[in-house]
Amino acid sequence: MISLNRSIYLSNAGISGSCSPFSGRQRGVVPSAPSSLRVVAVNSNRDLNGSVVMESTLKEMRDATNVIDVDANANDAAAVAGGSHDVYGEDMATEDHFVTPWSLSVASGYSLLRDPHYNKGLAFTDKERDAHYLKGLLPPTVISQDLQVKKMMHIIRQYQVPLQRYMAMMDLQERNEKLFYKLLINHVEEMLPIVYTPTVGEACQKYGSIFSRPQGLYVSLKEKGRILEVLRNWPEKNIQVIVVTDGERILGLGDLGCQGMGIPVGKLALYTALGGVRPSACLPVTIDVGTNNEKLLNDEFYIGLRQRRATGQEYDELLHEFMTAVKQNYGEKVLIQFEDFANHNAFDLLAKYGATHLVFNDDIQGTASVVLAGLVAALKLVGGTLADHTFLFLGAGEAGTGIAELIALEISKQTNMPVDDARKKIWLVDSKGLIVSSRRESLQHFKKPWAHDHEPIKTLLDAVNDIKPTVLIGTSGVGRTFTKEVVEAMASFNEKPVILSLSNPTSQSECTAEEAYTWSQGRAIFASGSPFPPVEYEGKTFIPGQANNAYIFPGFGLGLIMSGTIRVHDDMLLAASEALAAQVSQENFDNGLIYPPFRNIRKISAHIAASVAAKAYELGLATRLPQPKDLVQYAESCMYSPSYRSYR
Ligand SMILES: O=C([O-])CC(=O)C(=O)O
Ligand SMILES: [Mg+2]
Repeated sequence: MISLNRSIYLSNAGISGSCSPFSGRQRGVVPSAPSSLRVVAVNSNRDLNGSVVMESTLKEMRDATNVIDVDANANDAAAVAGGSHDVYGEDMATEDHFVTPWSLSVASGYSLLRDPHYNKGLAFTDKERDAHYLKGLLPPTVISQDLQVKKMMHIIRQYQVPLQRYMAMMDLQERNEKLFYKLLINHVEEMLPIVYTPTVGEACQKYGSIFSRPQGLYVSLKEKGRILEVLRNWPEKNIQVIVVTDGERILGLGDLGCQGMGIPVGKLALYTALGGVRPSACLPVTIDVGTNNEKLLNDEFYIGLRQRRATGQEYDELLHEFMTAVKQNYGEKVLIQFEDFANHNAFDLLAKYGATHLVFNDDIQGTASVVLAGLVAALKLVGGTLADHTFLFLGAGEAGTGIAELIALEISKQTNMPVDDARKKIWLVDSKGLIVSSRRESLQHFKKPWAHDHEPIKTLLDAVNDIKPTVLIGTSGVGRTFTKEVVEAMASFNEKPVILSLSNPTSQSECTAEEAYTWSQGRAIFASGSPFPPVEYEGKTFIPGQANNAYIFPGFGLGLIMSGTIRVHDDMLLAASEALAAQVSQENFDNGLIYPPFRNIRKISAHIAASVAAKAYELGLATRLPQPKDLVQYAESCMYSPSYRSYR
């Protein structure tokens, strides 16, 4: 064994030098002065002796200036401590809450090449190859990260099938994390439809067959009573955002059970690429309580529990254990984003944990915020105030009622009108027709506020012709429901009908961009949840906008994290909407757009984060004090950079 002179070594692995029993990585710290070299390594595995060790280790780490991450083998740590390697590490973020000693780091030799967090592939310089035992492990050429991006884009573009591109991207994420993010950030408009909607939907449907290396954390009914232990198996300790699904309503594709994991993984990739939250602070979780999807239950490659969904008390207890364990393990400032739960659980979970945890439902609140932003921007094109408009929704689930409520709140705020009166400008149609007061008794609780006095109406077309909305919003999860007659009716009494087809993925969109523009003779202000290519109509090119919560949640989450906010408040959603709407330029408006292009998303996210944080400070919900003077600049300074660091 290599002796650990003047070293402290905290772990249950012992420092015997024999093969480490760890499956997780170990992290270490080396203070700058070589004369007082010390290594503090922490085993992230379950045999770590709980929070006491963590706390003392964290303190040791805070005292240190250089941080390393020692891969799997205790000998590496010893070698580094003995000074035989150069010590290198990522820059520590200056702000305390972004100091994540557990994830700052190095490994060496072969294990460095196999560690996606630190691998640079052919971009390792000759000096680095010398210093870190990489000689001979790579071919002689050294190339830049930019050339790597170019090469990877060349490879990806050769795949014609989107799912193959998705798999190539996931493979890259597992091989070289910084290159993955560099590529995603630099080519965001091209790659978003691959790592996100629509391709991620297909990936979830086929997850069992394409599954190679597991991503994210699976919490199944089998783990009931031991969820804290499961959380502690995750190699990263300083988690700031969790995206969790139970897979019951994946996009508009329905119950995909455990295979819904693609969604938390994809959403968190966007947290990093679009919002700058560091990857090591992100935890994707899928709660597996079974599935009612017969096809999956009979699929030999299905990866989840082969049973029908647990409901009622069994479900509630598992979720409660999870929520409690998360708070216990990561503290109260970890953001828990609920994603793609079915309506009947989504509203209840948000209500139940809204007062005790930092929770956010992307489908209810994120979608609401992005749509409100689009509507505020659309007013520049269609005129009037929000209160002057009439809104009709097809679909009265999470997205529909969430958006409707936020519009009502904004109208009420702008006009001082009671929210109840503002709600009267908004109408919802569900599978049984227009939601009206005579249906109140049989309505689910989240639909009741929308049961206005009116004769029953059965179809969307009749509702459109009767209500004469200026804005038509599709949140039904059912494709091609905005028929030619519906769009033509909208265009018959609106000079510029606002039509939003929000259901995802593309196959579930209420109408296509082409249909919206042609059936309205080029007059529609159109946006959709999943992307559509530009449309040529009568010699003019129309560029459809993408009203997807991806504009909001990355910046929204960053704003909460960077301000140490402990609860989400509706006013923060309104602040996020206003910030996004303010990013739409005159040039965008001139092109009929109500959203700014995704290529500027990091700047947009910084503005959203700043507005959300400012609101949190105003409401007394932010704990990071003092408040930074320039919140936009501060948000930008907090963002993860995908550029390689030099390993000294
Ligand atoms: O994932 C997306 O593209 C938007 C979303 O939250 C959903 O459709 O559930
Ligand atoms: Mg969703």
